[in-house]
Amino acid sequence: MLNKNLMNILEKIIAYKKTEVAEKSSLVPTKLLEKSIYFDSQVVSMKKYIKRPDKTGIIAEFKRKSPSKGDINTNASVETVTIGYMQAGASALSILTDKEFFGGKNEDLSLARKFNFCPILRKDFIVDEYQIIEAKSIGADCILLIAAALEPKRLKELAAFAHGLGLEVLMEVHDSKELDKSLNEHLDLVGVNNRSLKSFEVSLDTSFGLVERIPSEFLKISESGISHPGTLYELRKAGFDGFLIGENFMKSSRPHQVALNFMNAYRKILKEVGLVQEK
Ligand SMILES: O=P(O)(O)OC[C@@H](O)[C@@H](O)c1c[nH]c2ccccc12
Repeated sequence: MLNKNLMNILEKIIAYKKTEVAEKSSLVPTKLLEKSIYFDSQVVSMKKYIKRPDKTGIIAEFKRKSPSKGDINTNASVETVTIGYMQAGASALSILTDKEFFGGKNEDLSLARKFNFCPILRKDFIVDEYQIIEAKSIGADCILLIAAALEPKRLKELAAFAHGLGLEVLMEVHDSKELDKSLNEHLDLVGVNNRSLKSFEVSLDTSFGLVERIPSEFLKISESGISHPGTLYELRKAGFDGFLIGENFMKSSRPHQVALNFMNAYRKILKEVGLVQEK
């Protein structure tokens, strides 16, 4: 029984999202969302920031809880943590906006937007154009599309829609089948999730095994389960441009401090091997 529940978590989330979107869109029409001050503002490019030589390539995530880990940090301040992440040398922020399963909210992203000039990824389960308009209206620069949750044709439509609003798109895959069938020209970054959203199992081998299959026009991001600076160096050597890290920082009562120590240790490794990171 337990196993069956775990197997179905992604399906559960997606089913929930569909009802959530139906409810929200009847309460707050897109016309209203389009009135947001963020609707006309310029997107900060995640693609550019990931490649900046004065940054670490880390997309630092603000995550209060998750279905796989339960409560991670329910008291953290968006303002303190996100400013600290960026000062430590992160290239971008990822903000969970799903409330039901991850304890996030749209206001978390808007608050991060208010205090930081950097690319912000809206981390949620997108199944509808409404959520993309909403992402833009709360101040996001980039959206996540999960290959395991969308038919390739639908994923491509949503990616094209996001591009139409000027947003960048990170597509997440977990295996070569998902990757091969879902690649399309409306993606900017391809993320390999080391954690299966179906079984919660985490293995960095997922990243090492898939990196060479990702075409060179997309930036390559390794996601989840990263807890050592040395791993970043290995992933970078293998061809990854960016690294999405959440729990390893958020599980501390001072996530920004852990992030700073982590990034300093990473810069030290780069220096030792002659790859100097500008500060
Ligand atoms: O906390 P971690 O293991 O460092 O992982 C961060 C991020 O990759 C993870 O939160 C994530 C990756 N893909 C997702 C999709 C939805 C929700 C969350 C995620």
